[in-house]
Amino acid sequence: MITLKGIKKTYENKAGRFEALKEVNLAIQKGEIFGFVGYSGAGKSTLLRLINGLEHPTEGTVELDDKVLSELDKKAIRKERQSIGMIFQHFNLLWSRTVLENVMFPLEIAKVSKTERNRKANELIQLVGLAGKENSYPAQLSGGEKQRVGIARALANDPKVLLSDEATSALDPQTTDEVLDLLERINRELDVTIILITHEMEVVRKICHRVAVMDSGVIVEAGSVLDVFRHPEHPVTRRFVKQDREMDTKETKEALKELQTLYPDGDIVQLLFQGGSVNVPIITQVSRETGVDINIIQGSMQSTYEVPMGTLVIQLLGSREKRQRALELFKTYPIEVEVLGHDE
Ligand SMILES: Nc1ncnc2c1ncn2[C@@H]1O[C@H](COP(=O)(O)OP(=O)(O)OP(=O)(O)O)[C@@H](O)[C@H]1O
Repeated sequence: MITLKGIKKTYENKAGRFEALKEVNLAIQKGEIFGFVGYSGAGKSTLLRLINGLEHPTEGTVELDDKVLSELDKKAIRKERQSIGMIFQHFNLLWSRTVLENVMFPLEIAKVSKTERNRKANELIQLVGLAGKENSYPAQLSGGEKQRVGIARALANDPKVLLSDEATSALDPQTTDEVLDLLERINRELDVTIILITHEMEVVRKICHRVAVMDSGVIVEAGSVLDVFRHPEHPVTRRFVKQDREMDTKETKEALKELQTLYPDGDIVQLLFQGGSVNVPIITQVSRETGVDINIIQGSMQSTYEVPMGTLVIQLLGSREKRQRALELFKTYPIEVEVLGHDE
């Protein structure tokens, strides 16, 4: 549905030339929730501006369905841009207009009749869960509510694609989850393709189907969210995944050090479970069959679009031989096993 072919974007100003995008090739399918993740300056916003036709690539093409955006005249681009909705980190609402008037605004621009504008805007306000707030002003709303207005407004022209530029970055964790749930429902029920850019891997894990990791103007890794989380290859991806698993937090490191002092003869092992493997009583089976004692240090569950993922950090206690057998036995189950520390 959206094809990026050989995209390069170079900015030139007094300070010189800057290659914001170096070579981007990608195809995003209709109905997908596709995430771009990367640190500040990676080129995510630049890419989004090319996809919505605000800017054109220096080289390469952006195709929306079968149309090459940069080959269209201004009028045709305006028309295409109506099929792309956009939501922003700081909502970009009109502060002197009510919720209803904000949602009606793109319909006014599209010269839709007043009756139809009213009908459509009210329908969208219902959809995003803001019924009763039609006459409120943005300043009277919470961050989550403001973003819901942004989403309703972005959907006013029945877009095929919704672009989200860090739309949850200014929200607290619970409100983030609520907005992500809403985006997922919009994708499912209205069949809107969603492209989101974020620096939060958690957002990608929760709702995206596929992800591209960006660094210094290139895509360094792309694939299904589950694959990328299971086998992050590039160092930048590893950093994002690790951040999300909270395995490099100070507390965990301190806890590991403390446990290694307390149980100098033990192995500290991290198990990563996915989907069905969570149903098997693996810990009990391994302990019973090998005679090792198992301490559970830390456990967490994370949801993804496909299946839940669980992380368990355990300590194996017993003779070296028994622990070795236990590790081998763990590896026969459909889980990932990583030894984080041992007594040698
Ligand atoms: N109009 C411009 N002129 C010159 N340089 C630009 C311009 N727009 C972006 N850049 C540069 O291109 C690089 C990529 O910027 P971009 O905003 O796409 O990154 P990003 O991944 O979205 O990061 P952030 O989350 O901080 O916005 C940055 O180094 C930025 O300074």
